[in-house]
Amino acid sequence: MTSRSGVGVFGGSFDPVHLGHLWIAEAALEHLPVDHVRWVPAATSPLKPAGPVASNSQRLSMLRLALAGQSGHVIDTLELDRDGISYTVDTLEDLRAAFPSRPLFLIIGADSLASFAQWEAPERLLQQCVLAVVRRGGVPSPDYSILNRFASAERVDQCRSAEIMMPQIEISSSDLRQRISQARSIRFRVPHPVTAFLDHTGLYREQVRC
Ligand SMILES: Nc1ncnc2c1ncn2[C@@H]1O[C@H](COP(=O)(O)OP(=O)(O)OP(=O)(O)O)[C@@H](O)[C@H]1O
Ligand SMILES: O=C(O)c1ccc[n+]([C@@H]2O[C@H](COP(=O)([O-])O)[C@@H](O)[C@H]2O)c1
Repeated sequence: MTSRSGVGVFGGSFDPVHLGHLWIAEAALEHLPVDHVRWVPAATSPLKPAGPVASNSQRLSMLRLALAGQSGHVIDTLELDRDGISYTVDTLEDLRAAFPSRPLFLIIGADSLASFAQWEAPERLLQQCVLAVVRRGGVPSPDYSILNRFASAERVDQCRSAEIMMPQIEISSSDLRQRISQARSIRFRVPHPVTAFLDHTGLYREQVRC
């Protein structure tokens, strides 16, 4: 196996994609032994049952605009194609079948690690992948002890070693949706082609659910 034999998996609602997401994925590509990061837009994230505001095709269009021509970044529509609630364990089992001998690294924010016990089938999930937790600069190390009941000590150590350091970037999709609905600027928070798409479609202008 080469040192870049793994696959990075980055799931999210991307409602809309923003520069924080791009920084995470690029930091993962730099830090992890992977040759690419697969961006996996969720149909409906299990802990956000109200579903995204933008449609599947709008979120996919924005991701394509954000990542066009960027080597090492691949969009995978398997959760959109499956539709319904996007359980990550199902996605990882599908990716395991597609990449039988390659280590899988699931890239998640530290806030997602904190809610990990509420995820579907955490033991099965940790059999398929190493978690690569994004640690924000200036914030204490994430609490990995939450994983002890779901995985071997060896797997928990692998997760600790895969931690990704990143500067703190205070951008979130919910803040962007709110800004747009209040006609405030989102300039420099999303890639320019995505801003143009948002301007053109009027997406998020009317919505009240931020
Ligand atoms: N600015 C950021 N810094 C670090 N991690 C982030 C940042 N924004 C999003 N993430 C992480 O990226 C993953 C996908 O995020 P998601 O698509 O839900 O965007 P979000 O900005 O968190 O959305 P929302 O504000 O609607 O909850 C999650 O694991 C989330 O923790
Ligand atoms: O599988 C689960 O139970 C599960 C629970 C919460 C979040 N996730 C995944 O984590 C990613 C980020 O989720 P969110 O809610 O922060 O948008 C996204 O790919 C979700 O499908 C998955």
